[in-house]
Amino acid sequence: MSPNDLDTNEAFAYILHAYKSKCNHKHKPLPSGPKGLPILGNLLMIGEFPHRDLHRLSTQYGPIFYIRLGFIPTIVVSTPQTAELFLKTHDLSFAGRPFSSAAKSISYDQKGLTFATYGPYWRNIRKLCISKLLSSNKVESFRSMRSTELGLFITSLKHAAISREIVNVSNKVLSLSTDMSCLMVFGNKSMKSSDDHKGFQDVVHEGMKLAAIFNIADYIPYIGLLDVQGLGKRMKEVSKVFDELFEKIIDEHVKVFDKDNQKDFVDVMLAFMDEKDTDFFIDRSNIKAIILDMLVGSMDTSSTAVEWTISALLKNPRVMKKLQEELERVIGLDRLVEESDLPNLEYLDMVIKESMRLYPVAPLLFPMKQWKTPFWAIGRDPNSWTDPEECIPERFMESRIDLRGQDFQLLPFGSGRRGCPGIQLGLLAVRLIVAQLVHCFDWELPNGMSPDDLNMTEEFGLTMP
Ligand code: HEM
Repeated sequence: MSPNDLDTNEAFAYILHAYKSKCNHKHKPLPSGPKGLPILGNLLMIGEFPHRDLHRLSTQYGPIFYIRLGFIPTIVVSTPQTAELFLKTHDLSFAGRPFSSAAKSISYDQKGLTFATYGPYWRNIRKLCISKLLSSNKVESFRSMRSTELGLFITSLKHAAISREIVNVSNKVLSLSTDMSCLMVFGNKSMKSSDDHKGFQDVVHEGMKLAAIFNIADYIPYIGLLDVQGLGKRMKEVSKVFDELFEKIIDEHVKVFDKDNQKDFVDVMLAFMDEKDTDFFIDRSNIKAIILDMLVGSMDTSSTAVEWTISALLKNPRVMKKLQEELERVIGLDRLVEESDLPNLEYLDMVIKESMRLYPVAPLLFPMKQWKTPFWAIGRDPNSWTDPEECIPERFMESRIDLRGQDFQLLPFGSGRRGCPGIQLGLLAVRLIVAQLVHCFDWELPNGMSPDDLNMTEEFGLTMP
């Protein structure tokens, strides 16, 4: 019997068995999949867009198949039903992150939440992040900062609009998102990296790229020392820039630290630093790793999601017009959108869901130990979605499908134990910025470009701009 003859649950049990068997008796079979080369396995089948390559392979080998990436055996799941098996039914077995040279080098030996191996340390810092940094109260405490920054952003765009200047909205939104993140994490938005030639955003971007690239050294460890792709050198450079910056931030905070007046995330973490009588025993290196998590988690993700949504709206003028009408009806034309308006903007909610279905910010979810899911493919699965390639926000009108990880056909924030802890803040930022942009301006493409000519091809990374 081949795995293709099994139904999904049986197939899953079969995979678990196959893994166990692999450890105990080397010769038991694994699920089917493409034949690999000696040593390299199937690495050469993964190109510039791994989520598309894995999707293509899934159309050939089915919803669960096996590939070997160098020496790393990997199961690929590509339907909502198979993803649920890994993210819910058996999530405990699959909540680990794989070893990654980038995480080791840049994320302080995997001390950050994002790349920490699953276990007590990860549980503690996840609890710290959820209960002390990303709780509803904490997110709410930065409301006026968000409002001020958004106001400045809209004013600068208004000036550009009055003088009919062409604006690179992606850069502007990324700057807004960076400013909001830096203010929330360390209370200062003008902090630049110590590297003269690169802005902080560029360094973060480079770090995320390095974390996402298929690094041959992670799959064929013997050649790691040769650094054939030159990634090791780039990682060292990026981690040096981050470390100098974070050291400086912590030093400055320590000098004026007041336990009773905690202004930003670094203050909150300093209150626990080297405190033995707490659940959250963290030292300086843990704090630096979490600063990085919070900055990377909030900067690029939200701005990328905004960029995709505005692009989708430009490509679909009908949807843009309908959203503008909702904003006009609910808010009127005399004031800016406020956070308290968001629960009343139902069509906006559907637009964001649709944009995140078609253009998930993390198209492969994050790297997971032993398995991968090209979420990008799940969002376009013809068995789950009617006209999957079309942008139709109305599909969510009568539907209870949500973004929070309970519905496995729509997982832009992941699901289960490793699901995104910043979902509340991320969604809030994306909704607010998109609403404000669509409410305040009429949008058009430059130089008379037609919506059909808008290039929606992605560039692969941990997030997908
Ligand atoms: C639109 C905004 C956002 C999107 C689309 C997004 C998406 C994701 C995804 C897909 C994952 C991986 C889930 C998995 O592996 O199953 C993740 C994890 C994570 N996100 Fe977000 N995220 C966003 C905003 C944020 C924000 C604002 C923060 C924090 C300030 C954040 C911090 C994190 C962290 C720390 C993890 C790793 C969690 C762990 O491994 O335990 N994210 N996010």
